[in-house]
Amino acid sequence: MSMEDYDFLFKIVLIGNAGVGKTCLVRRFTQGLFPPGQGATIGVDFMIKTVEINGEKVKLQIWDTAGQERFRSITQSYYRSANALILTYDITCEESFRCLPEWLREIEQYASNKLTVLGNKIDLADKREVSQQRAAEFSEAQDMYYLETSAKESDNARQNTLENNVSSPLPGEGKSISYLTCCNFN
Ligand SMILES: Nc1nc2c(ncn2[C@@H]2O[C@H](COP(=O)(O)OP(=O)(O)OP(=O)(O)O)[C@@H](O)[C@H]2O)c(=O)[nH]1
Repeated sequence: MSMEDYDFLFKIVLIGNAGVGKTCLVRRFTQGLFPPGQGATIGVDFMIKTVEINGEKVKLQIWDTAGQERFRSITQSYYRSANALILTYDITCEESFRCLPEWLREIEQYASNKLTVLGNKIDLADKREVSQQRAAEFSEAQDMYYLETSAKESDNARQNTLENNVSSPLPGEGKSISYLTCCNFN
């Protein structure tokens, strides 16, 4: 085991319109909870979670960016070094899905990164505005992974290889480290 206590470090960045649930998804994954009264993200936050995959310790640095346009110049600087970018939309909000091509243009220069399209809020099935088929077709055409989830109900939050390997947060993990947030609106 290395001194850093991990074998791999992956940086994952969530992007997408304001209100689609990026902060809630990160909190669900790293802390196992659905935060009440989540305020808008100001700038960028990150949280850490270490998982074990095939006996290797993988440290995930998950960056939660602000969806609001006025923070775009700040959030842009975080795309470059990302190992994976997650384009998030809200299945109950057509507008958030229609903005995905715009988000793709935003990250165009970093296209070598793995891209995943994530439809959130599937617990609100009766309010769905974007069909699974439409989202799947869009993602496939762009050669991106696609999945749907709910930060609230925790569906698909632990998936595939991570399923049996998700450890509970280690001491000091699952704590939000705020950047550029001198005023905390939460
Ligand atoms: N029903 C439901 N509501 C959700 C879910 N995820 C997030 N929300 C709600 O959606 C709202 C926005 O969630 P946030 O996590 O703050 O959204 P965000 O994408 O981080 O927004 P910005 O920080 O402004 O970019 C909050 O009121 C959440 O409670 C979900 O899976 N289901």
